[in-house]
Amino acid sequence: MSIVRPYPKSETGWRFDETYPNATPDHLFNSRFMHQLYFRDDPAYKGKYSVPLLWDKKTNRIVNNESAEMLRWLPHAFNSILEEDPGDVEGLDFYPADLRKKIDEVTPWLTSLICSGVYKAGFVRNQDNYEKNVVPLFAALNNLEALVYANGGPYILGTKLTELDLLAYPTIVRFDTVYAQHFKTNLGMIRHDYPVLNNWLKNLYWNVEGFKESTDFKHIKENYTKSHGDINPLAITPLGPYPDVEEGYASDWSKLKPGKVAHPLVLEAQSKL
Ligand SMILES: N[C@@H](CCC(=O)N[C@@H](CS)C(=O)NCC(=O)O)C(=O)O
Repeated sequence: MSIVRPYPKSETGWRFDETYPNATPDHLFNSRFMHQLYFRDDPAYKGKYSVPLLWDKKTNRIVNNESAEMLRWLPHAFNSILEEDPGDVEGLDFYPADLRKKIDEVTPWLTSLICSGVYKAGFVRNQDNYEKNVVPLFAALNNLEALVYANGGPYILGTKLTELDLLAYPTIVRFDTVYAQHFKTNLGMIRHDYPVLNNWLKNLYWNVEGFKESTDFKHIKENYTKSHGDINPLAITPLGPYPDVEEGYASDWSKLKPGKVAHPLVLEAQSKL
């Protein structure tokens, strides 16, 4: 895996620079910029130079650059060449048959109101659009808090880690450290207003292999605060809040009380979701 550095981006986009902590060179072609990989695949490429990008070393082509598709497809992509019965590959079924209906119900509002919702509120150019977008974000967070509580944890749908946890994690783990100040999504914070989501987050980050290891707060914070000149012209990265993710996971979920942001506009929006 090759890891870009989080800033600067400008119009040339992501770059490789192994002098930046925990960034790497492009291990395949030693490209300086991510866009070189897009043009290597298709010299007439006109789209975004986004990450993640999955590259096929045999055909020398891009396989996919859409994270939601990779999430659905990669866990089973190599079943045909596995020696074990694919049904026995433990822990890699994030879209299990018994939860598909529920996952399909939650995914649209989770992605549009929460995962994209922070960007919709954060990249606006005026007060009205900010308010139009920040309110439904918190209405949906109130609903997510209630959903995790109703299912009893430790994951969104209960005892199985599913696509929903993997979709929600990058947004929730960045919420307090970046979005609440940088995108002004500060009607509430996960750690102060959503005890159930905070406990869900603590569990993933501290107890579930792969989450903490793939989360780098220096990359996360500097990507936003040092590459959006119009939002943060001096590029000063706030030190807080501290710690990035709180410790002290409560394994007894029955002792938790769900929280919410009770701003009247949020409650009104929540009643219409
Ligand atoms: N649909 C894509 C969107 C990916 C995307 O927009 N990635 C952002 C980073 S999270 C990006 O690379 N943006 C281009 C940039 O910031 O230069 C996916 O979810 O995989």
